[in-house]
This record gives sequence, structure tokens and C-alpha cells, in this order.
Amino acid sequence: MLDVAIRRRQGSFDLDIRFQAPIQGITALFGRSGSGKSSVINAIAGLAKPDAGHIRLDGTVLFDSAQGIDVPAERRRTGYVFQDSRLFPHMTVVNNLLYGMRRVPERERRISLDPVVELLGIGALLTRKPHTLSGGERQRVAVGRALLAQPRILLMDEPLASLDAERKAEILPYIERLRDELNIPIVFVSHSVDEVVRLATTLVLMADGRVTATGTVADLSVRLDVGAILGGQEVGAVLDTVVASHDAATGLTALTFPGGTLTVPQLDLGIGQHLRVRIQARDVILALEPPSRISVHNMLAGRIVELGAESGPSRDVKIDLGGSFLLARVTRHSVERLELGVGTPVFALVKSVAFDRVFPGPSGSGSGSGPGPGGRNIAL
Ligand SMILES: Nc1ncnc2c1ncn2[C@@H]1O[C@H](COP(=O)(O)OP(=O)(O)OP(=O)(O)O)[C@@H](O)[C@H]1O
Repeated sequence: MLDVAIRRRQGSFDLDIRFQAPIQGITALFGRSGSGKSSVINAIAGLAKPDAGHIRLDGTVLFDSAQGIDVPAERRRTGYVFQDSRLFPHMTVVNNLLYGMRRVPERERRISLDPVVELLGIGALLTRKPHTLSGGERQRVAVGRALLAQPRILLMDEPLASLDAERKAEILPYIERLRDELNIPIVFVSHSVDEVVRLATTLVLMADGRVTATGTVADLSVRLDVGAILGGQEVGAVLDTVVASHDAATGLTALTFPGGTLTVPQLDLGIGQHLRVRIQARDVILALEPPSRISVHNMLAGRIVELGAESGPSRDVKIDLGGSFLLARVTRHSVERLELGVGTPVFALVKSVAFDRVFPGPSGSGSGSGPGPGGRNIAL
């Protein structure tokens, strides 16, 4: 468990943060610019000292003001990947990689060069100098260097922010592999919803130096107040689905999840594979009766459990599908016209879905953690 409870005053900014996150997987700190995300990871790294509180990692105390403990940064064994790679320009890639490792006594080395090079796909770059690499390649080397310093935790501060969409797409699968194949906790700072949905195991939402919500991506995605925290944009339910069947005749794949089935254009995935999908609230239409003769073929029956606050002309509505939840963004006018309220049975018509990632199932069965169809938004 990563247990953070810190206060720190910096200028006129007041940071007061508490969260606990499991060691497994990626904990994403998500919030607007200036919400205090970097300040939190700087405190974990030992680069900025909190005024009060504690930071514990899997039972090890890194900082505790009450006990007078403040482990110096260089003894915390944190791997830090910055927005810009900060590689040593005069050193080759391999020397950059080995730099941190050489400073760790041999008996304490658990991660060695070859698996890291393989994991990050940087074998062909070893003799090159950083200035000859693309931004994405540089970031992969920076991740490798951080890993080889044998960290107890990997801290990544917007490692993809300086990359264009193509380079991001190139590096995301590698970060997924770190998450799924290495047993190192990762704290990942981001202000991109796409990145967070795809990568995060645990989400810590931050605003104005405070934690506003903590939980899994699927749980937080359907909380109506989260939309407001995220600035009212991009709200949508995240569903963890399983590939149930392919129909060659229609060219469709059925994905099941607790409470329903989605049919999508055929996916190149095996039966039983797990796929995380996101359905944006604005891509869901509500009907009181099952409409006939329409092109949309995903219709999910459910019941309204919550109506969000009015924001402009629209309202977000949360629908219980019987095991999972969906969000729909409808106009205020429609809420009145259809007399939508808590308890109203509805049919949710899904216009489009984004595939976020293939991920190992809860039992590890039928999984593949490869890049999968990631990130595509498909009209249904
Ligand atoms: N050393 C410092 N002295 C005074 N104020 C600081 C210091 N470091 C950060 N701040 C302020 O603390 C606030 C939080 O900054 P921080 O960098 O943690 O936010 P962030 O969420 O990581 O933002 P971004 O996404 O833009 O990197 C900001 O208002 C910033 O100006």
C-alpha cells in the first residue's frame, strides 16, 4: 500500500493531500494544471519536504513528521521519469541506462539490463546518442534508466506530455507492459482522460491541492460529480467487458459485461479476452420504449438511478443496467418532456464506443496485455 497524507504550504498554494493506493498497478494522479500533482510526487521522491504528515510505501516509512523521519531522496530508491527525458546528452543510450544501476550494490539488483531493453524495445538504440532519438524513443530510454536504478516505486510526471499523438500511441503499450509485467508500483501524473482510462488501476482525482475522489477507473467514471470535477467534459462510463463471440456472417463481435452485451464491428481478439471500453455520455440516447427500425443496434435496458446537476442545457443521467452503470447526457428539455426521474425504466441506445485496452482478466484467464485495439472510437 502507498499511504500518503501530507500538508505543505508553497507560496500561496496550500497542499493538503490524503490517499491510499494499492501497490499493484498504476496509480494515476489526475487533475488540472496547478492542482498539485507534481508537488505530490516531488514529496514522494523526497525532492520537496512536507510541513507535516507521512508517506509510507509498503510498510517502509519515507517521511513522518511526528516521528522525525525524512529519508533523503537518494536513499528512497524512487525512479523518476520527467516530462522531458533528461538523458545525459554526451552518453550513449546504454551508458545512460547503466548509469543508475552501477550505483546500486550488486546484491540489491533485481532488474537487469537485458529484460529492460527487451521490455521497452530499445535494443537497436543502445549505441546511439540521445540527440539522434525521437521523443518517444528518448522517453523509453528514460523509463529504462529509471527502472535500472532498481527503484521501489516508479514516479512518472506527465511522461507523454511532450509527445505527439503518434509517439504517445507508440509508448503507451510499453507503459502497459510495465504495469502488467513488473512488480513495481507506479505513480503516474496526467491531465489526459484518455491516458488515465487506459493506464490507471487506481485514480486519485485532485483539485486545488486536495484529493476530490479516489477509486478504480470504472467506479469513478460513473460518478456524476466526477464530470464536474473534470470540468464537465468527456464524462463516460468505463466498462470491463469480455469477448463472448464472433459472428462471421454479420461481421460483429459480442462483448459481455455484468448487466448486458454490446455488439461491435468484429475485433481481432480471442474469445474470453478482456477489453476495457468507454462509452461517452454524449453517445448515449435514452428512449422510454424500445424503438424499432433504427440503425443503432445496441440497446440496453436499465433504470435511472441518479440525475446530475444541470450544467447549461444538459443533464447527465446515471442508468443501472443490472450490474454495471452507464451515463447519458440528455437535454434538460428531454428530462422534462419524457418525465425522467429516479426509477424510470429506460432503453439506452449506444451510438459509439471507444476501445481502451485489452487487459488481463481478474483470473488472468484468456488474457493478452498487448496493445489491442486501443484508443479507437467506433461508431456503432
Ligand atoms: N516551490 C514552489 N514555491 C511556490 N509555489 C509553488 C512551488 N512549487 C509549486 N508551486 C505552486 O503550487 C501549485 C501546484 O503546482 P504543481 O506543479 O504541483 O501542480 P500540477 O498539478 O503538477 O500542475 P501541472 O499539471 O501544470 O504540472 C501551483 O500553484 C504552483 O505555482
